[in-house]
Amino acid sequence: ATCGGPCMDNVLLITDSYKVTHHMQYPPETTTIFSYFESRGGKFKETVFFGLQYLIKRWLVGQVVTREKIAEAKDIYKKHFGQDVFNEEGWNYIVEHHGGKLPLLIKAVPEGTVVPVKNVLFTVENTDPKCFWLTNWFETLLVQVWYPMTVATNSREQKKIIASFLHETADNMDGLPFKLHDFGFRGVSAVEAAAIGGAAHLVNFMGTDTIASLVMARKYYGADMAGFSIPAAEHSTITAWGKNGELEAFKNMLSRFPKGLVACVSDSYDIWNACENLWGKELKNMIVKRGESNSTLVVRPDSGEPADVVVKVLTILGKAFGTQKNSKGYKVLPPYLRIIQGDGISYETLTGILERMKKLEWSADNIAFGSGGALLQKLNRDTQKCAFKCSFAVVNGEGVDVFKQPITDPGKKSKKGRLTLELQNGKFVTVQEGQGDPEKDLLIPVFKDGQLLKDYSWEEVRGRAEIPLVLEQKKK
Ligand SMILES: O=C1OCCC/C1=C\Nc1ccccc1
Repeated sequence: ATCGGPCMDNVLLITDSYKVTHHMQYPPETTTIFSYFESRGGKFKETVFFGLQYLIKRWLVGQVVTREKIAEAKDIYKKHFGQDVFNEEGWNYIVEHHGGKLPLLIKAVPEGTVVPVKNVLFTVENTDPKCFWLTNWFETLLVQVWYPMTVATNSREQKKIIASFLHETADNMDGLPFKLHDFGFRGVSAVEAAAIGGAAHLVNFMGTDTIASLVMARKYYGADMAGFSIPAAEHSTITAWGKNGELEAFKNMLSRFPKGLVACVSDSYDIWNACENLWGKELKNMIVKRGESNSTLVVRPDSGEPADVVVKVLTILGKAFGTQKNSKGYKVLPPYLRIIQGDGISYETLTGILERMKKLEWSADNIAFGSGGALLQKLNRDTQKCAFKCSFAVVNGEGVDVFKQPITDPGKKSKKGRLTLELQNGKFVTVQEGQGDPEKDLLIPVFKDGQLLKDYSWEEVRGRAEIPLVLEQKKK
């Protein structure tokens, strides 16, 4: 396994138990199962499609079916079900007739594309009529794309918020890529989740402490270095100097990291004292001097009600170091001094903090944010209602449009027939029932019969996900 976790490199085991029995349940003479993935709606009205390329490269590409894997699966399922339900013959067929490569075709909207909800995002179909049962085997794995997609979407919505406040209160938006830093490595459920979710955040930003995301972006999206960080303190490196050693600890930070940015958590005991007397008096000259080498101290509060603490810290530091008014008329600390708020940050809390700063005439330029659990973990498949459904089948040589339409939940109604995603008057439209024009289909074949057909680069993925406000500024 490449990203940690139990070494389960057998796709014959990467599915739900009930699916092992589904080859016995389709109509006899079924030769095609065509299924699609969509966000049915949810928290945000548009989603960033991201992460399928990782799943394809990690699990589907190449000769992924072998006799050994069949034997392993056969043994497990015999014990798991206490009976013979495993499709040994069907998997042997794939080894014998396809050299262990999966006879599937996956078409998807390009990675990074932002699509309004309720549109088809990718489709899966079998390319060998004997393997109709294979399409939905992979629902389990492929629906996991909900995670990188939802992290990227939530992260991008926060980018919109921060960009709008920079637009209103800062000279420019140059600092935007580093305004939301990933603090989430410890707050996710596994190293692989950190890699996937951390990469999803880096589709929108460039600041991260989630090192696993760098490896993922490099290995699966060709990103040489997808994210950056800076020397920063944690409470232990301050408090180990003792209750009366905070000044020494701070001085050590400034002298050990004399150039560039250095961040220092300052709430170990009394952040008001730290800002007013330690940073603002005792170490003031050292901090000002760093400015001569274009170096910046980043003061980090880490407790208290975020908006209150941020404004009070800015006010104390402003008094000690002075402020300038920028072109928008908002106050900015000297360039050698900034703050970062990494506690209590989420899509829900960002606006309140930035609104309070704006009301008190502080530019958004003064602050960066860190977010952990809210960024990488406080979401689930229902956040964007991600689902995978069969919409078309061929049975006895007859094509049939397949759908569900529960009287108990109209919202769960699924789309019918072969689907295409097309642009009509500049808007995404999902054309159903095979009425689409293949020439206009925005769904691109990305995987077929064991081969990856599209390898999207990191920069093009980030480019597609860019927010309108930034694109507008670039045009000026
Ligand atoms: O507090 C934290 O929780 C856990 C993740 C890292 C972290 C802080 N890192 C940091 C990086 C750059 C500037 C400032 C802080």
